[in-house]
Amino acid sequence: MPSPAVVIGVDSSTQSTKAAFIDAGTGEQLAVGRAPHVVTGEGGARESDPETWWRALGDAVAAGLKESGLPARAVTGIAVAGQQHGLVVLDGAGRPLRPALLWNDTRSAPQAAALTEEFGGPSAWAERTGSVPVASITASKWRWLRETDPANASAAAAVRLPHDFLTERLAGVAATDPGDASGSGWYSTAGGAYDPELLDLLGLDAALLPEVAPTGAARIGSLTEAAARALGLPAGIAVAAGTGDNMSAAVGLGLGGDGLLDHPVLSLGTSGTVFAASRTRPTSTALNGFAAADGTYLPLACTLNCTLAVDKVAELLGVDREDAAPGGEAVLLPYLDGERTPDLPTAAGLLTGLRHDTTRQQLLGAAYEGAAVTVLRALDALLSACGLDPGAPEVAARPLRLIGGGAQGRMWVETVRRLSGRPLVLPDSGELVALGAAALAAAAAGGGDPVALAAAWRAAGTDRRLPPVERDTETWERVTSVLDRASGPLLGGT
Ligand SMILES: Nc1ncnc2c1ncn2[C@@H]1O[C@H](COP(=O)(O)OP(=O)(O)O)[C@@H](O)[C@H]1O
Ligand SMILES: O=C(CO)[C@@H](O)[C@H](O)COP(=O)(O)O
Repeated sequence: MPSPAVVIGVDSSTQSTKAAFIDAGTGEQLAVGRAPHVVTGEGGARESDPETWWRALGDAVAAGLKESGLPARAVTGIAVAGQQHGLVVLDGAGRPLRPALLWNDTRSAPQAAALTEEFGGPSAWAERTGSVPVASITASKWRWLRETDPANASAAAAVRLPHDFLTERLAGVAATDPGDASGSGWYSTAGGAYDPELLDLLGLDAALLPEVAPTGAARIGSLTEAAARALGLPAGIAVAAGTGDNMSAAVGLGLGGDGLLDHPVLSLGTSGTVFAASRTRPTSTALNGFAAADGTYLPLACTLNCTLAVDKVAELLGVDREDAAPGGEAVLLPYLDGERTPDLPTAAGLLTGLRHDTTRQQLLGAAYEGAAVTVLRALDALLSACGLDPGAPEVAARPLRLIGGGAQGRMWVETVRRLSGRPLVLPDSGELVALGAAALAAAAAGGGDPVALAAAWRAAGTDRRLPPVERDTETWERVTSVLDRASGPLLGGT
């Protein structure tokens, strides 16, 4: 039997690379290769060497090829979806000048505040770019680099986001897409292009940046001979522009601008993200109004402390991550990395309500509750900013799609179900970011609309649907009351 035409969707996220091998005709996941990343840094620093992402991509592709048993010649296209916002600076030969600053590096918080002020305040930024600078936004990181490491900032021959860096390694072409570009802070969602006024403010030469391809589906080039040798794939196969990981998850779900407000998404990874979609350009200061990969928009809110923070608490307590109980009186805000939503970049974790009879299982449960309430509050704020009343019965009853590594965990699912009171949908495709990237690759290789393609791939699937349980408002109120009272000086706010 001839081999199916196969595409590879790559998810280069904070903790690892996943390479999904997908049958381009049916959407069947044939194999997933994985390889870990290394994140370093103390205090607010979070860095990774971009060369390790490139090596992890090679390792993940090799592992996927082996698992699938397919001949490499079956592969017809590849696309990369990457963790958003990271700042990669390269020399003239495309080599990293220094480790990349990651999205969850909070050292650039003072630069974010200064930039917000200098450009006329939060509304001016949201109107132009869709987002108000916080430490995560790449523009804040570039300002930090210029102030803190001026030698490498002035030596930069190219400035990239993580997914553009990898795409360029594949195709030898400097290209990005509007989705990931919209998280940089120097791309105007109003104008659909890099913003000269913002580039001026940042002292960033547009010549250092990649071209913005029309959408993430565009074929921006072909796999070079060098990349083909490094990955063991055929030279000349299609390389798509790719996109940011959250935009790619939206594609993987087969949801474009019309579908997502009815079915908001909660991603449980290192970051907790909530996103919906909109055909209207978001300009609220309360969220990130990113561009989506299909020409629509992706209103999104993101927390810094989700699965990794809860795993750290489990490790400190010496219990398995699934061995948790509801927190009882204990409230634990696991803001181990500072926090982005709410904007508390210098916050640390906070524990209250400890008693003699508090168990380790309750403490771990309290960490799940603290992380879950934080991201579910961000969901309410996002729905409000999109013109919906999150408390209205019709809106509160909308199902929430749970994705990301944490969605594999029983405790995460139970905690989100109990604290949201919403019906949950657990998509049957585990690796939605990689699946979205595979749809972008398939469209680049064979034409068609990636969102429609992914929707067709997923049509035969059987998503798990969980009916709502009564909302645990007592815990919600206990956690939010601690958060509201502590958000001032105790958590580093004003
Ligand atoms: N079976 C599981 N149960 C609970 N959590 C899980 C499980 N598998 C993975 N995870 C969580 O998923 C996280 C990784 O998710 P992922 O979405 O890949 O993260 P990222 O995109 O930030 O790299 C880990 O921090 C881990 O806590
Ligand atoms: O900063 C954001 C979104 O704005 C994060 O969602 C990053 O895109 C990293 O995602 P994960 O690696 O945690 O999935």
